[in-house]
Amino acid sequence: MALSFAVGAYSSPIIMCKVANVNNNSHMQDLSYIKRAAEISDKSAGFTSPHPNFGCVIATRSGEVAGEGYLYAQGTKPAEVLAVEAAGERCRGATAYLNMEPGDCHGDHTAVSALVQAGITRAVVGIRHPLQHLRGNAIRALRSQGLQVDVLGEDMQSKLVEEARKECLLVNLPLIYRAASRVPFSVLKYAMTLDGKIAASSGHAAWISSKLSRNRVLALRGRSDAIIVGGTTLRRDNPRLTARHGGGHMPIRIVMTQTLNLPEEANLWDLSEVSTIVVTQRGARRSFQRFLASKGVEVVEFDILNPRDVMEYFHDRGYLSIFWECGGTLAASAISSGVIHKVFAFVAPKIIGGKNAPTPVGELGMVEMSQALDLIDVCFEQVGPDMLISGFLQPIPDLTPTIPSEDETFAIDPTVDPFESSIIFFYKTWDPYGAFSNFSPHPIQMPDEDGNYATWSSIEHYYQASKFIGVGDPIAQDCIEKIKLAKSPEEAARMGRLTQRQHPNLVRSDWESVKIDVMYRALKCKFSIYPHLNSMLLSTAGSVLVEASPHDLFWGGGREGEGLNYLGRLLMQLRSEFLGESSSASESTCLAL
Ligand SMILES: NC(=O)C1=CN([C@@H]2O[C@H](COP(=O)(O)OP(=O)(O)OC[C@H]3O[C@@H](n4cnc5c(N)ncnc54)[C@H](OP(=O)(O)O)[C@@H]3O)[C@@H](O)[C@H]2O)C=CC1
Ligand SMILES: Nc1c(N[C@@H]2O[C@H](COP(=O)(O)O)[C@@H](O)[C@H]2O)[nH]c(=O)[nH]c1=O
Repeated sequence: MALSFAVGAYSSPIIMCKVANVNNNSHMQDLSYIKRAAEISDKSAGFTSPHPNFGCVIATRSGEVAGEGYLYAQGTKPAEVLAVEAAGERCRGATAYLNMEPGDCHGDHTAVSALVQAGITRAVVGIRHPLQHLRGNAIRALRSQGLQVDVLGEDMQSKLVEEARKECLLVNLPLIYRAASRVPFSVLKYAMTLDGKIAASSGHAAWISSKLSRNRVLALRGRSDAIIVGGTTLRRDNPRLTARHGGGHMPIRIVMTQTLNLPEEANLWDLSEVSTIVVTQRGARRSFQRFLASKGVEVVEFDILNPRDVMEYFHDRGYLSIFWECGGTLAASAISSGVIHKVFAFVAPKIIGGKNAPTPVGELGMVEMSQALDLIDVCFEQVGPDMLISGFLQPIPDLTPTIPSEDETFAIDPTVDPFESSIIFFYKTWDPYGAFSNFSPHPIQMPDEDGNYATWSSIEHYYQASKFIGVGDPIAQDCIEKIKLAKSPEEAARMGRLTQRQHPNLVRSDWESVKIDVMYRALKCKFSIYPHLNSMLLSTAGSVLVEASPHDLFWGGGREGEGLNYLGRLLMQLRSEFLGESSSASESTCLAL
């Protein structure tokens, strides 16, 4: 489950606030130094394995730069420590500018301690840490040590602030997309002729783009963890897929092949500079798998080879960013699976023609122009004779934990600060907060239409049966009884959903308008009659609660934060009511939801 994303993070109206009382010069200085921190944070890109980019600029009270530092590689000295060392005594009373909230890689808050001990009195932070477990920790720690901490977009807002914030987002895009989508940040790159071909009809493609463009590609490769091609590109081009010549970081090479029908002689089997991983269909050409293993090439089998499963696999292996240099067949499959975030298209002023010449993206199943995917934040750049067009296929995720939205959060539960809160996910009953699930084995007692109380084995039993309560049909009555006797919440859910689908006429006509209230009352009962559940709920005060169901987009948060999370909302509302933080108005809010 990912966090919630507000689409069009940059299109919302900019509110001017809190800057009015700040001297304009110092405000402009803040923005210029935060941009500098973002700029230097990117300095190691292409030289070390990709990692979060951290930069720190320390400026004295009079506005002079006293020291700078950037993280060279993971496991090396934090940017803040380097900047403090460079600034020395001039840190006293100075301001530290950080493009991103520090993480805590060493487990001892090295970056925070360095700033505090050096005597820094103020920090300006570009963006909070995108990773949920680190988010907000360093900012809280700095504030608790008495530093003033201003976060762009939270404590400082203006159009210029938003521009500076975007620069901070851009230098850490891979980490941000990865945190939000649970797959590595993926860039699809191709070179095509002016008539839209990535090779001649014969398959020959060397070269479409100019030397200058291809050098740019080498640098782009160096910013990635891995480069992917499909089986046909390997068979046709026999590529090397190495990055910048003469040093620098080398990305791993990945070949995606269903058939494993690949040649024994291939540049990618030469592992002298960097290794290659072949991902394939389970059971494909076992003898060739043995051959690859003898060469040192790793083979990973998938039950069903598709770009999403492959990307989730590489996410779990820790990959941050992937560069796709495949042909149109695999590119179409990757775009359809929703794993491509950004596109780099080099367009060469050449025409090759050819009815069957390959094109950059194969079949997407679209039939009307209205279905075309629009790129976001498009950039045009001339590279030698070619034009480089780049843009995003998915908006930059807004990692503010706003489930529900930032504005709604306070209304639902005043204990939750949308910027400071952590998110507690629950789903399966064996999860740490599994008792919040409607499938948890906690019977409830609910009144029927005549006010007589009946016991239901779980909230799920009661909720599913409620769909058919009050309907005059005896089959509906029978269905209620069967759901009530269901041996497990799963069975109750299955029966309720199936009957609703097959016999929609048996569902009470006002179900859509009452279902939230039905759930609210059931939850209120559950969390009132079990003291330990009540304590567990209250112990989460200040956190956003999200039901991590990847399928249920109404009660759950969805796979990528696209769900409405009504179960989480109701639990937060109840928590707030139990804590006495909201008046009886909350109950009417619930009824009105
Ligand atoms: N100008 C440019 O930028 C580029 C040009 N090219 C050119 O493109 C041509 C090759 O294009 P194309 O055939 O599209 O090559 P691809 O790189 O897209 O390879 C397609 C192959 O990828 C493998 N594959 C594995 N999983 C999947 C999946 N889920 N969906 C789709 N394919 C999968 C299959 O390999 P298998 O058959 O082994 O099972 C499939 O046949 C060549 O002429 C090459 O020169 C290629 C890359 C860039
Ligand atoms: N033809 C073509 C590209 N093709 C891509 O480059 C790969 C070859 O990489 P290498 O062996 O490392 O030089 C090839 O397999 C394909 O993925 N790229 C471009 O920038 N411009 C071009 O005109």
